[in-house]
Amino acid sequence: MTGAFTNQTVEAARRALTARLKTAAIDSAELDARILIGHALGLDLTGLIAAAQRRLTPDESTRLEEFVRRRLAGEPVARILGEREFWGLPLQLSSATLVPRPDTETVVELALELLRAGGDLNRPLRIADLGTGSGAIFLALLSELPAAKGFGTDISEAALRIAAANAARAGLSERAAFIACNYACGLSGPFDLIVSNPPYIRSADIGGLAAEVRDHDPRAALDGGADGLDAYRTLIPQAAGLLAPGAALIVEAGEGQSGPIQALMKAAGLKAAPAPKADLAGIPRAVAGHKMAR
Ligand SMILES: C[S@@+](CC[C@H](N)C(=O)[O-])C[C@H]1O[C@@H](n2cnc3c(N)ncnc32)[C@H](O)[C@@H]1O
Repeated sequence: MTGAFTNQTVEAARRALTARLKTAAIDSAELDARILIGHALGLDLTGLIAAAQRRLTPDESTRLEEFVRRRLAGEPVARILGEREFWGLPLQLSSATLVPRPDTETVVELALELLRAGGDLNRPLRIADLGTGSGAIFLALLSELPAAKGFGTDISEAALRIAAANAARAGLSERAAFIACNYACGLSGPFDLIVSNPPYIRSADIGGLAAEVRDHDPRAALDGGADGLDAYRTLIPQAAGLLAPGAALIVEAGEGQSGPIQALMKAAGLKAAPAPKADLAGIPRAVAGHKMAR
């Protein structure tokens, strides 16, 4: 079978594809078209520019048609590619893992700021990431903290297999262990840092999410219970019992959740400080609580 893009130049295929995605009201049509053509041809953006006038083979056209079909059916580009970059690390994804979001880098930024305030980033540190998914936050931190070691936990063994593969790809396996458990339930302290981006969407709101999220991110990565705070109620007291004196728990918060999360931290004996760190949209995104020094 000859695909619709066969014999078109790369440039013409890019324009035709952009138009098809725009017709389907996909906001990021131009970017998506470039990424999908690059993926079908095995070229990065520079390679695509250099190859603008070369013609697509039947195989490339068929591959591209399949990617377009999936995109038009609402599948996010990251899922079609099977990977997403986070903190500069290419992370493999599967149906068991959330696509890591840029907002979550706020948690990494705050963690590094707080650790830097407490001393040299090269010191040996023991860290944990609860609900690690693809390993995004955990591996980003290990990549910045050369003597840190720790644990990524998740309720999903399938997600942990992906996280372990991502650790291997980043050359971080020797410092990363993965445990299937209910947040911190399988861990023993003390830790110098605990981070978590748990599920925090109110159950009743899940049906109204964009189809790309609702139909493609795993439910276990989204559903935070009736008020969205179930996971925090479990993991904050667990983490409070595992932190070293002076160490911090940093969690990602959904919009409007930073106040209730700080209240849960206070109830668990943590001191909420500093003020939550906002993401690029100005939403308080990373919330920290410190274990009081003895
Ligand atoms: C919002 S996703 C975050 C994934 C990753 N940390 C990130 O930031 O991209 C939440 C993760 O928590 C995991 N999870 C859900 N319930 C859990 C539980 N009871 N114990 C441990 N992990 C859980 C999900 O499987 C999912 O991987």
